Amino acid sequence: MTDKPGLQRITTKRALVSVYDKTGLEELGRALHAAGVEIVSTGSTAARLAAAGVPVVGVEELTGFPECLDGRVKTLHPFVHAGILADRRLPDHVRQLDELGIAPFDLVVVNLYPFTETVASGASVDECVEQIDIGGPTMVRAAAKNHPSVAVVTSPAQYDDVHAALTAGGFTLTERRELAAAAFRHTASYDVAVAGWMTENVAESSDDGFPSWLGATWQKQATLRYGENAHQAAALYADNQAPAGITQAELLHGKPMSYNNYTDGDAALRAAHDFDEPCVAIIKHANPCGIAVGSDIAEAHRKAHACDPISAFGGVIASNRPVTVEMARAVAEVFTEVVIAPDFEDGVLEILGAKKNIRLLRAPHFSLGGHSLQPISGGALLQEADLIDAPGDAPQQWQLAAGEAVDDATLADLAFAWRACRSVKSNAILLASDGASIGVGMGQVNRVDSCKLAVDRAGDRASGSVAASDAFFPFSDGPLILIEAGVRAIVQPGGSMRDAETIDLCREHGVALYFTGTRHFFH
Ligand SMILES: NC(=O)c1ncn([C@@H]2O[C@H](COP(=O)(O)O)[C@@H](O)[C@H]2O)c1NC=O
Repeated sequence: MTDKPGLQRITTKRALVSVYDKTGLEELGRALHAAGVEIVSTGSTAARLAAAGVPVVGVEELTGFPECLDGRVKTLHPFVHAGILADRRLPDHVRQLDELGIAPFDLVVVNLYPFTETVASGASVDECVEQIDIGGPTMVRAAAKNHPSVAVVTSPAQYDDVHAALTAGGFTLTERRELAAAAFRHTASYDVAVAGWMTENVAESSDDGFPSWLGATWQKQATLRYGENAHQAAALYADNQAPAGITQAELLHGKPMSYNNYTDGDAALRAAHDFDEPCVAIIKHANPCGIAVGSDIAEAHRKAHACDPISAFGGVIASNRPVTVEMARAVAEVFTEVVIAPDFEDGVLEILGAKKNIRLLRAPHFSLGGHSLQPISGGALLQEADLIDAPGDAPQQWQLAAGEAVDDATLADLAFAWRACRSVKSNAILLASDGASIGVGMGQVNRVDSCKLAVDRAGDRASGSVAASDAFFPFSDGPLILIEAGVRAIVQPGGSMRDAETIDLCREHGVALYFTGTRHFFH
């Protein structure tokens, strides 16, 4: 016995075991039995233990009450819950247990019905409801509350800890506190999943299609070296319910990802995966300094890099196809912070892995869509993700507002520019040629400056190129800059009070002007 309270152990004499996931159950049962622990267990958990030769007391024997209502009531009984909840530091609780003839539990091992997995399988509402575990969380929460007297385990991943504790003579108080906190996190996440699903799928939906309540739980993944700047501490968290993205990507080579690597990497993934054809996006400070499609990923990278080789230095690259040896050789020529791809072909890791300072990230799962949540002070904004299939996005739906209809190749370039433009922070102007950006003007507080930037970056290449603007031109001054630089076709939403001025300007210069009717601001 130690004087330090945190190190005080409770010898495990009696355990309650009720698990849906039976991984590692037999080994656990044998170890508990070998340590002289009495095991009380439910239905099929007890059957599995008994079949493995582990003596168990069925919970019905303990309660004198049969499991009923298709398993909805198994452990919901005072003989179970008084045994879990008695605080044995209190003589009165100990006395009451004695009087009631109830033996206390030292260990509760429970894992819950697979509610999230059942929902993901597309099961019916009734089937999902049936997988909402009631008795399990009740035991888990009771044991977690009573951690001064009980240890609680909610996952087979923790069984190694049980084995170690049995050897050591029981869990210490410090360990029981950690287990209790983990158990409450587990039931909280479970309830958030149930409440979110209920709100959206079972309860009456709200008129506007947005849930009346939003819940999320976040699991810490890593402490980052620092945040956006060196004086800011930072950490990475995964949203327990969101589909996999950059947070779950696997670092195959290089130093741990930095905060800015994550934000730029996310922007790069979104930009590259916006295209069906092989696409590479090179991102700096959340904006593309090059984005291109190609017949293969090496060509897409070559074209994306050529857009702005100066800015591409130290960039974050995402490709929507596995990186090939040909692309890797080109990437190796330039200082690059991160390359993110669904995979890396044979030989690529040898080429890029030779570079100490590059990070290689495998992100096999990424999909655009769903909703985006933007934290703001005191709350958050929830909106549908901006997808290109908004009305008016397809070139066939565009309205030719000035000039002659363009040929197919030019229309394809306009369609590329229109799609690529929405990965650029507003006000966004993107000049394109041959499926590649050649000049990008981003993040300016007026559209003229974005035009100047795009044209300036494109240089001579602006001549004969096409341009996209993420929102309408309020004046014809921006288009004039583009036209004077040699842009021969422009796509923009239209809808300004002064559209006529831009239309007249384009007519005068023989420039094709298309209106999409749809805007793609991105902030
Ligand atoms: N209703 C109850 O009293 C109850 N008690 C335990 N359970 C769950 O039943 C499962 C184990 O049952 P079995 O041993 O029959 O496979 C566990 O996931 C446990 O969380 C219950 N089930 C659901 O609520």
